[in-house]
Amino acid sequence: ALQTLLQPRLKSVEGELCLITGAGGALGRLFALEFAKEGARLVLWDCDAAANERTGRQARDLGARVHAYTVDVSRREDIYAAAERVRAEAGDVTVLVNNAGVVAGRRLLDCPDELLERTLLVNCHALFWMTKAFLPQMKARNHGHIVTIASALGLFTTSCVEDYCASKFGAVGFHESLAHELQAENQGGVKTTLVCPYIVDTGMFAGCEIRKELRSLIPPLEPLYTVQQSMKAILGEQQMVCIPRLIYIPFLARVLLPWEANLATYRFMGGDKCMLPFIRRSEAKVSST
Ligand SMILES: NC(=O)C1=CN([C@@H]2O[C@H](COP(=O)(O)OP(=O)(O)OC[C@H]3O[C@@H](n4cnc5c(N)ncnc54)[C@H](OP(=O)(O)O)[C@@H]3O)[C@@H](O)[C@H]2O)C=CC1
Ligand SMILES: CC1=C(/C=C/C(C)=C/C=C/C(C)=C/C=O)C(C)(C)CCC1
Repeated sequence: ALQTLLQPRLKSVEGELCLITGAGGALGRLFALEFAKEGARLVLWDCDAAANERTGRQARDLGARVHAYTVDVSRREDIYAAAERVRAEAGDVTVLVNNAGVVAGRRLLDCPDELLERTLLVNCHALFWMTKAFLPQMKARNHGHIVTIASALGLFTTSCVEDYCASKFGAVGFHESLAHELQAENQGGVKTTLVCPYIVDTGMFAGCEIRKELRSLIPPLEPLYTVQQSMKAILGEQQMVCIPRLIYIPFLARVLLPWEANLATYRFMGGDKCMLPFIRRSEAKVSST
């Protein structure tokens, strides 16, 4: 009985039109399948047509109605053009999951400028254009939900991922300002949820690791677990979620403790150089192609 009291009520998304960006990727695919199981109609966007179609087929197998579009969300005009098609072919989007994301994976000083810019375009600027394209219809009905898949690295930082941290701090700032705006305008029917996961075992950050002895304390997250925890937060209409909850500690420490104290903790936990093996791996990939 206590369990049911403590468990927040989860809303139904049956019949809602749910758009997921980066739906061909690891988390995007799992989001699509979870929303399919909940009875939502899906609009899937990805720049990788084949991966997106694969997600579409799996979701259809679960009985979902699916509209798949090949869209590069780093291009504003492509977003607006695809949004027009979605409105004409599928109707008004009521749940928007901004999930597409990239990272340069190179040292700042060795990284081509375009690669750094792309991270900001996909992880941050796209949020403006997606919201401008789909929020008006949500506001008109005072009904909808905008989900931002940010990152723990939108709440605190580490070395060698300047592009990514800048973009995810941007995403967090964007999301919070939008949430305030909807509240200030009494648009309480349009919900917002910010998702901030720690490393997820999807390959995106392959090689990233903290001090060996501590890895079992905070292991990389399973993709399915990450999406299930996110779904609980979304359907529970929670404003924000850190996955795992332990991530609230470095988030709070960042603002509560002096820089030197955080630096000492980073060094002790191997948080200072956790990206180096990841960078080395992705640079090796670049030089072998
Ligand atoms: N993995 C992790 O450790 C963590 C990930 N996150 C965030 O979760 C989200 C999903 O990541 P994850 O599933 O791991 O990564 P994936 O790389 O598996 O998925 C990302 C998807 O987005 C697509 N995508 C990239 N750029 C564009 C673009 N310009 N237009 C359209 N689609 C695009 C990718 O396509 P393509 O493959 O062709 O590039 C890919 O299908 C991201 O926002 C990421 O930042 C947050 C915390 C931790
Ligand atoms: C910095 C730091 C840590 C490591 C964080 C890491 C490794 C985060 C990786 C996040 C990723 C890959 C996010 C992707 O979006 C600890 C040890 C938790 C605590 C001390 C500070």
